[in-house]
Amino acid sequence: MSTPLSSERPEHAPAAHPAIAQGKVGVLLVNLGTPEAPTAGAVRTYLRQFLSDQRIVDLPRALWLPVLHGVILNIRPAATARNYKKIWREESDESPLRYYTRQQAEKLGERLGQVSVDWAMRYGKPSITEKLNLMKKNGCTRILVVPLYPQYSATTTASVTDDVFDAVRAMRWQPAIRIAPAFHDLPAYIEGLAKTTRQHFASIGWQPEKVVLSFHGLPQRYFDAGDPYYCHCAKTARLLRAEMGWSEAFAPLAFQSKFGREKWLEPAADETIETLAKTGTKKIAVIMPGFVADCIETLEEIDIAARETFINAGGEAFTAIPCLNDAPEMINILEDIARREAAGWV
Ligand SMILES: C=CC1=C(C)c2cc3[nH]c(cc4nc(cc5[nH]c(cc1n2)c(C)c5CCC(=O)O)C(CCC(=O)O)=C4C)c(C)c3C=C
Ligand SMILES: [Fe+2]
Ligand SMILES: [Fe+2]
Repeated sequence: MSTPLSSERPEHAPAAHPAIAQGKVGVLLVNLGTPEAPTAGAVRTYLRQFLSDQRIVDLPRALWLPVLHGVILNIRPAATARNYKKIWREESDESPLRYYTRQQAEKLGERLGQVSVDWAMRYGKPSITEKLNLMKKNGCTRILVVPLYPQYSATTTASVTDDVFDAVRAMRWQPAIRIAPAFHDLPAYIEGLAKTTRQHFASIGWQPEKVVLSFHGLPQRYFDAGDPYYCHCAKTARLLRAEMGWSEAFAPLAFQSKFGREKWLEPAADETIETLAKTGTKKIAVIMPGFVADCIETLEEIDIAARETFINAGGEAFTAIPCLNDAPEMINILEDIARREAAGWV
């Protein structure tokens, strides 16, 4: 006879067959990742793993690794660490991305009752492997992984999938795995963005003349090779404009965070923001729908650096709309995704 199919021990099973907890459903939220501390050393460790992922930088290793190890990891960590220091959450000694991801998991867990909800980071800690092993140990035989990227990209969503399957590749008894799809056009997501935007405008007490819709950028080459990310961003932008009654001229699309020398998706957010100020726009808002949690890209690059660019170029009022973070609207989105994608399990 073959090995037992369940944790019940049949007559013929070896006496040492372990009792195995099983039968639970797990949901694992996964975001990009973040350094452990706002120091050059911790940022170097994080960037080494992040920028070594071939999904992120797809250049031949023989070309890329010497640049990464010889130049980037010697220069960038110190500057990036200084930026992390500006946004670090001293209360809990962690980055905002880590804080909000944990809050999202805890609050989703309260909504889902029997389901075990946990969180992991694609780069850094806690890793996907660590959390999948823990969930399995705690009896999860069915696990839904939710990459926290509304717009699909091979650089982000696919990289999470790769890592999940690398982790289960090492398991003799694998849990059943589902990966939730991107949610760039999910009604709950668009409505959540619209609602938090309206609340934000009410709280600041003024209305912008323009709203820049800024998404994280990507090399143009990745789009040319078939990555649907740009199209997902454009659709989110179109649906959000429709929901808010905005025109494209009032709410232009832009891409931030260019990295390296290649051509990236355009227009660049910092150039768009500077041009708006130079052409007489005095009050702008920036919304970053591609990020579901505030992070260095939203809090430093936009709310600090792009604000400075706008004011220095003649702008007068600048506001960055907070990400969905752990607002009830975000938890509604996650609950909607979890209930649909784990249908038949929960
Ligand atoms: C080739 C480089 C990069 C690609 C491609 C890329 C795609 C990409 N990234 C995000 C989301 C985030 N990126 C964040 C930080 C960050 N991204 C890159 C480079 C690429 N990203 C770098 C070098 C960094 C580190 C910061 C810096 O040194 O400038 C973050 C923030 C993490 C945090 O801890 O706050 C997020 C989130 C997406 C969605 C994406 C592709 C669609
Ligand atoms: Fe990035
Ligand atoms: Fe950036």
